[in-house]
Amino acid sequence: MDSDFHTQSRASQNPRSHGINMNHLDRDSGVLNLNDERTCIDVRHMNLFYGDKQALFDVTMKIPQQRVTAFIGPSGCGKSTLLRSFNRMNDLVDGCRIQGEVNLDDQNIYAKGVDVAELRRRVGMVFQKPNPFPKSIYENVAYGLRIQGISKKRLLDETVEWALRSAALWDEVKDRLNESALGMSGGQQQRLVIARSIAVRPEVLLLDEPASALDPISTLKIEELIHELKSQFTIVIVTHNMQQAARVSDYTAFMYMGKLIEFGNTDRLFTNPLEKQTEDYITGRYG
Ligand SMILES: Nc1ncnc2c1ncn2[C@@H]1O[C@H](COP(=O)(O)OP(=O)(O)OP(=O)(O)O)[C@@H](O)[C@H]1O
Repeated sequence: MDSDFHTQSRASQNPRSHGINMNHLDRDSGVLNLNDERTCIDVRHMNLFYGDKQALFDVTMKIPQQRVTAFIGPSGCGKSTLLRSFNRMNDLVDGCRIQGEVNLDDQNIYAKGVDVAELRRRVGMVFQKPNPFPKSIYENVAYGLRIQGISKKRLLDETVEWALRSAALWDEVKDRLNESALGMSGGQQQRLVIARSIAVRPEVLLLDEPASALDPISTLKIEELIHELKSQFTIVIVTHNMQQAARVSDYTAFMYMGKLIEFGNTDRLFTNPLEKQTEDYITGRYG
């Protein structure tokens, strides 16, 4: 287990931690400031509608590069909708309409002519329930590379190994790469799905409740993995679990009824929320 989990809880030192254990995996995160960050995704005045129903209201935010950003808020507040708008997954929903801009490296991903398949390579996504393909462990990870037309065995082998190592899975599976991924445990399957996502070297990884279907040990492994991966990728995670947001994220966005209420340094948001609605949520008054 990571030794950071054994350090004395900042919750016990800080009377304003609202019962949230502020034992962050990265102790430097407390000094981070959004204004000093390079922007990866720049969301400008985004409204999103499912048919007549508006699900997001005038969301403006800058997701920082190579950091972990968590979206928290009560059920139905729009966390997944906002996350899915970052790689146009909502395009798959009939009647979904978007106003405003989502810029990835200064290019509006909703502009005409954007190659959505390429966008989804650049912005990978992992869902709540692990969804490995009914193929071997190796072929799961190689899948996106083969779609890109890569067939050189050496390059495939190297990339599969790199992705599995990056997903902290290599040692567990290196002797059974040709076995079915469906025989793995749930936690291993979720790390495999993460390996599959990073094999195509995206810039951003979107994680929608990635650990909520997993046991506590597997959850811990995913959280440690998120911490490792942020040196290479920008990570955005939706979580129902405030302790998890406090542990893994550098920045937290609190949403309520389709609006972004507050966005800032995770330690600051949990210890000293600026908005009453944020405070009510993190102190368990609703949600
Ligand atoms: N495909 C859809 N069609 C119509 N309405 C939808 C669709 N998906 C989500 N919504 C609605 O949009 C709003 C935001 O939903 P969303 O799933 O983004 O919230 P959430 O904060 O992620 O919720 P949860 O924590 O329960 O997953 C909700 O009112 C939901 O009912």
